[in-house]
Amino acid sequence: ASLTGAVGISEAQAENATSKDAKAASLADANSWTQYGHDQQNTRFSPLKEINTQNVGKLKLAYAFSLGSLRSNEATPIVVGDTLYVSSSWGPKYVYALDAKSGKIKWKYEPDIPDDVLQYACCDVNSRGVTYADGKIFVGTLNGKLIALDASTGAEDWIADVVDYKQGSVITSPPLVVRNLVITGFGGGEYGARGSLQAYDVNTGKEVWKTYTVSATDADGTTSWKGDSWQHGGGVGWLVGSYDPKTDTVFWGTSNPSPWATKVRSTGNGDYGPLTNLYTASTLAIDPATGKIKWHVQGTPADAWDYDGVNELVLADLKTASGALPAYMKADRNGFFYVVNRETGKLVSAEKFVPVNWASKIDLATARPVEDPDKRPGPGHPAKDICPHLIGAKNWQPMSYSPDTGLVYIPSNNVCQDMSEGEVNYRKGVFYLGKEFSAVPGPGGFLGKILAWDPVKQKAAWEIKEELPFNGGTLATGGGLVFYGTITGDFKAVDAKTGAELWKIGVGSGVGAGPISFSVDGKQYIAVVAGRTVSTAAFFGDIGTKITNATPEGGTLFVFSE
Ligand SMILES: O=C(O)c1cc(C(=O)O)c2c(n1)C(=O)C(=O)c1cc(C(=O)O)[nH]c1-2
Ligand SMILES: [Ca+2]
Repeated sequence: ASLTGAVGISEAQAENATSKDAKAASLADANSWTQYGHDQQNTRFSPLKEINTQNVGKLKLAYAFSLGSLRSNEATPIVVGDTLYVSSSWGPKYVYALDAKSGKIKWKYEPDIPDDVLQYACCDVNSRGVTYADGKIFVGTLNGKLIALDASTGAEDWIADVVDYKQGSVITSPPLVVRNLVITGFGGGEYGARGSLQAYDVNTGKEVWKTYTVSATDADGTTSWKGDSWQHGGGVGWLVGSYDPKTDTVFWGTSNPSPWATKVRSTGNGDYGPLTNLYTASTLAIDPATGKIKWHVQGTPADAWDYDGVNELVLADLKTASGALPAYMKADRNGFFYVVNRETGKLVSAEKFVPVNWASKIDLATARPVEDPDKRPGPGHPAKDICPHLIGAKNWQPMSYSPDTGLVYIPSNNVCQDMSEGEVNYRKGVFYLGKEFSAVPGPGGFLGKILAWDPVKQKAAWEIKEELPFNGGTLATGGGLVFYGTITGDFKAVDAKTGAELWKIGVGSGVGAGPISFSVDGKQYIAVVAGRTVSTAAFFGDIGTKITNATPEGGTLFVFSE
C-alpha cells in the first residue's frame, strides 16, 4: 500500500486493481523509473530515501555519458531493472541502453532520420525520451514515426507511420502504453496541422484508432470553428498523456489552435461566442479502448496568445477537508493552476500561480476564463503588457508531486508580452502564426521561479527565484528532496518542505529535462540530462539572448550517487 500510495495510486485504486491494470501497477516499481513521468500518473515522485536531507551534501558523480548530439536535449531517462534507456536530440539521433550503474553501453539504436527535420520542428530537434512496456522500448521520431524496439537487444520490432512530418508535425515526446495500445500525438500547432491522437497495437504496430481533436462539428453537433478553418486548426497532442487505471481513462492536453491569428478561426474580437475552437488548448479525458472523448475542459477558449494547453496532467488523490479528491492537476501555460475531479470532469479550483492579467479568474461553474478585453490581441487591436508571455507560466519542463508534502514543484516563468495580429495564409510545412510579439520581464523583477505549490490551498508554500526563465523539470523524492536543473547550468537539491538549498553542482549546459531517481543493488542514484534549449530562445527576444549566452549547447547524461 505504501508503494502504490507513493506513486499517486490510492489504496482504494490498488484494491480495485483487476488483472488488466496489474501491469500498470508493476510498472510503478519503487526502484525503477519506467515511464517518462516515473509512473503513468506523471507524479515524478520516487519513494526512494537512501539519499535524503541529512546526507545529500555528499552526493558525487557516479558517471557522465555523452549523448553524442548537441542542441536541446530534453530526455527523461527511464530505468527498468539495471538498464537505463535514454534518447538524444536530433531525431532522436540515438537511443541508448546503458548499464544503469556504470554507464557502459549495452546497445545503441540509430533511427533513419532525414536531414530536413529541423525546419519542421517549431521548437528544436528535441526528443523527450522513450517508453517501456512488455519488453519493448517505444520511441516517436521527428520524421513522424513510432518505433518499437526489443528492450534487451535494441533490434527493431516494428515501425508505424504516424504523420507526415513535412506538414510540420514532428513527434517530440514519448508515447503512453495502455494495455495492448501505444498511444501518441504529434506536433504542428505552429504549422496548421489538424490534431489527432492515434493508438497502435503493442505487438504489431497496426493502427487501432485515431481520434481527431478538431473537427467541423463537436460532440454536441454544433460548430466551434469559423468556416473550414478547423482543417488546419492545430489542437495537437505534442506532450505526454497520463492514465488512470481506476476509471480507465487517458488524459491528454492539446496545443494552441492554428493559426495564432484569431480572425481566421474565430470572431477575431473579444466576444468569441460559440467559436471557441474545440478541442484546442484543452484537457481531454479519453476512453483508451475506443479513443472516444469522454469529456473535456478547455483552459483557453479561442486562444489568442499561444497559451497552448498541452502541459502534463498529474494524477493524485489529494487530501482535502471534505475527504480524498481524485484529481488531475495542471499548471497551465495560461497561468492558472487547475485542480479537476478526474472522475467527473468537474473543475474544483483554478488559481493564478504567476502574475496573470489576461483573465481575472476562471469561472468554476462554466470553467471559462473571465477575460480582460484589453489584453486579447485581435485584428486592429494590438494588446500591451499581457501576462504571461506565450512561452507560458510553465512550459513542457515537467512538475512533480510529493504525496509526503502534498506539494507540487513547478518550474514557472514570469515573462510578459505585447502582441498584435496580422494576416496569414496556410502553406504546408511553414509557420502559420499571424502574430507579432515581444518578451519583457514580468512584475516583481524576476524571470523564473521554482514554485512549491499547495494544490488544496491553491497557494505557494515556498519559492526559489532563478536568474532566467525556462528552468528544468523537477523530481520529488521520499528522502524529502526536490532536484532540478537551471537554464544557467546548475543542478540542485533542495529541501522539499522549505526550499532550503542542500547541494549544487555545475553541469556545463542549461537543463530543461526532468531528473529521475532509481536504485540498483540497493544503491540509490539521481540522473539528469543537460543540454540547453537552442531555437526556443528566439521566442524570448533579449531574454533569449541571455539564455543562449549563459551556457554552451550540451548533451550529457549525469548520474550521481553517494
Ligand atoms: O504546438 C505545437 O505543436 C508545439 C510543439 C512543441 C514541441 O513539439 O516541442 C512546442 C510547442 N508547440 C510550443 O508551443 C512550445 O512552447 C515549445 C517549447 C518546446 C521545447 O522543446 O522547448 N517545444 C515546444
Ligand atoms: Ca505550440
